[in-house]
Amino acid sequence: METLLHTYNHVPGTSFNRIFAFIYTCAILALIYHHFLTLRHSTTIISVVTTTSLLISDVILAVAWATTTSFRLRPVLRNTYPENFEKVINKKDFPAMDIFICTADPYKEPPMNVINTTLSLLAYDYPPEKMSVYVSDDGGSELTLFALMEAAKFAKIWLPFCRENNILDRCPEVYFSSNRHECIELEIHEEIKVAYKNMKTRVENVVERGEVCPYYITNEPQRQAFNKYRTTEFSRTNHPTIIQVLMESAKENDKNGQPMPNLVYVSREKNKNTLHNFKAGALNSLLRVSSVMTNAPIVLTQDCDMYSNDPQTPKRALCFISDPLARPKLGYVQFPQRYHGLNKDDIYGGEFLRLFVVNPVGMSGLQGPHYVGTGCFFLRRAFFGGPLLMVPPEIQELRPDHVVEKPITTESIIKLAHHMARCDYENNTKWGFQLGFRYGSLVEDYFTGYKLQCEGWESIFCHPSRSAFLGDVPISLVDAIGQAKRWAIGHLDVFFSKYNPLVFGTRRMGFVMGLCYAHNVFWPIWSIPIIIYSFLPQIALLNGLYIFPKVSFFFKTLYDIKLLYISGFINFFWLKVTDPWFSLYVFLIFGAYAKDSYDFKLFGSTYKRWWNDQRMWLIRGLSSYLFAFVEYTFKLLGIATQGFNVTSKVQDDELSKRYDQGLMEFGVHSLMFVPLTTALIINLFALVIGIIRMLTVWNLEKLFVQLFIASFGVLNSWPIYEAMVMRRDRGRMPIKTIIISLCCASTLCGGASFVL
Ligand SMILES: O=c1ccn([C@@H]2O[C@H](COP(=O)(O)OP(=O)(O)O[C@H]3O[C@H](CO)[C@@H](O)[C@H](O)[C@H]3O)[C@@H](O)[C@H]2O)c(=O)[nH]1
Ligand SMILES: [Mn+2]
Repeated sequence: METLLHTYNHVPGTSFNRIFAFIYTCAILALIYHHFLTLRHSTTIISVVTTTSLLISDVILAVAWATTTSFRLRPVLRNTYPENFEKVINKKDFPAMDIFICTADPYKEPPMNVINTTLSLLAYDYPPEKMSVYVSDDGGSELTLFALMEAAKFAKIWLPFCRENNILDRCPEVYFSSNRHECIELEIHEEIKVAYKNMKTRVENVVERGEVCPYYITNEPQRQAFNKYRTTEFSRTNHPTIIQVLMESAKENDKNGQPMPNLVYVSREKNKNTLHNFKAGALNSLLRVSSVMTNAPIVLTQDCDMYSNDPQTPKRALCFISDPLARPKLGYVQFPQRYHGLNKDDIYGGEFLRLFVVNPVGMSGLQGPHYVGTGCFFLRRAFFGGPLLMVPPEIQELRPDHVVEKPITTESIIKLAHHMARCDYENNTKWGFQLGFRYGSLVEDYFTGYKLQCEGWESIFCHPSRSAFLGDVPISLVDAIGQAKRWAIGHLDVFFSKYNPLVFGTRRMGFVMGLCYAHNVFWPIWSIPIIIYSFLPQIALLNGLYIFPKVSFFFKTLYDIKLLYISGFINFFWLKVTDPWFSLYVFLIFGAYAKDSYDFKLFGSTYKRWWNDQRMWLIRGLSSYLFAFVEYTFKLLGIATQGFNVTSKVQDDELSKRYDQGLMEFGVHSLMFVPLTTALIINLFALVIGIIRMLTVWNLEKLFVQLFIASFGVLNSWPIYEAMVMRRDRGRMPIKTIIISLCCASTLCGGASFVL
């Protein structure tokens, strides 16, 4: 549906995608048939085992491919026209908006970053009296509270400054470190810059000391607030609820007499014996606290590491939300996660272009994209049951249609808000299951979006050319694969639950949407084919075992065509071409890679980034996904439980420098590096032995595919070989990792030569 506020267009090449999908499906079926044929004719146990392994791998890869293809069947791009918004909707009818920001650890998520995000959102180009920003502090830290108090003071000059000068970069740190301020009066610019610098010094000072020194506490209410953190039993995992209203719209104005938005700090109650459900738990607390305080119909969720990069964003979201024709059952509008500070070729594939852009665009033509945890405008109503049947909350004040009439600092409201953030509040309620953000998976974002869509809510993906939000990326390999491991564990939670998208999702949302959601939960399963293809062909090659079809060169086929006239079609097809299955392999491998790289290019990325991305896919298969499996099994057995390990956002200068140079960072030993390094050693070894064998025996025909896989492995891992042997900087691979991996590689090869 197109209106004054938004339009859409189909992504070019969709018809080609569909034809290609059909041909590729036939090719996959032929391959599976081939494996079955080989299996039937297998005479030795070894051959049965290798063929079965290849069969399992290829079936999993086929499912992965099918789920990827589901995003290519009806991709849609949408445009918004926020400049028309005020023409269509009267300013006084703009809906109120509650903005949630989550932070969890002042040492991994520096308070200075948190307040930069907060300020960028407070400065939205939206009526301030309609906005309330709630910051959830799961770290329970006075450092974060102090930073936010400072931000509240600074906001009073920052907001009018942005408005008057029509600033685009409303995240102060970004604004002051860029040089896009030519047309701003120098004196005013300098004045604000000094205020920002002073604030930064104070906040960083306090963080460095680890406490707010008395010197910075200037009045009694502040003293009382900080005293709450200073009881003997207070710790981040054990403390009462702390709620501080830092700015109250009804009472505070900026220097021009414009009202300020509300700013509320919330640190929910924590208790060592209660489950807190990580971020989903924090967001549910905020949902309830905000319900009793402001209860805005629109809720934006935001991670503290993602600042706003475009002040028009709320209006863009409202272009859809305020238009009843856009989607009748609209539950949320999702903006993509985009990042600042990626190195040129994005060595860790941190952009996650497929996850955050290509796939949501693909779901746009269906019921809409998944929720990615940040940059998402929800209709509050979506958290209270499906569009047709509301699930009522326990008390009247939590209903999405409840109107708050009292100011947020009224005693009764504050008291109720404290009650809402208690850690036992959710006992015997439907929170986390039928109400609010959903529990049960470490990827609460994916799971919540999925459950909402299963209930019948639809969503919209809004991808403007200027990114709406920009976030931090992990800049070391261990952080990157650690993050992917957490996600993979979360996906396994869903895979092995009764909500598996292939079963539950396809029934609730239709086959293609179910497949789209299944794509993510298959991530960890991909480790199976990746591991098999990283070790099996190479070890087989080392032992002179050839497990793939023989090469059939094209010129040989041409030659055979001449024979066609002599010996007849059947004879040609079955007898003369060396092995037609070889051509099938060529088509499957190159077809998948070519399509994938084309998609990357289509969405504005580069071939180099694509190359790094596919490498990371293989690395994750050998580290994150594999370890996710192991840890998930431990969890099932009750040996250990996984927490939400917050990704570090602290910038180490030396590390950042290496990252900017595009070097892969290993640095300290991690068990997660071992399977990867072992695979690299075996691949290199197989390549060398393969070449020697090729030159001495000259039987390229048989070993070609295995040699190709080993050389692909070696070529792909070049930066890691560099980190192993050639680099001398602190980010090189630790000797310990290399030695352990060498031991593993020799044990594997030795063991195999014994068996084969
Ligand atoms: O107990 C917790 C743990 C985390 N967080 C917050 O959750 C956010 C995301 O954490 P981060 O360490 O940055 O994880 P990422 O892997 O970068 O986050 C991605 O993946 C998460 C799911 O694993 C989603 O929640 C995020 O929105 C998505 O950006 C941050 O704001 C944290 O402060 C909490 O509030 N409480
Ligand atoms: Mn993050």
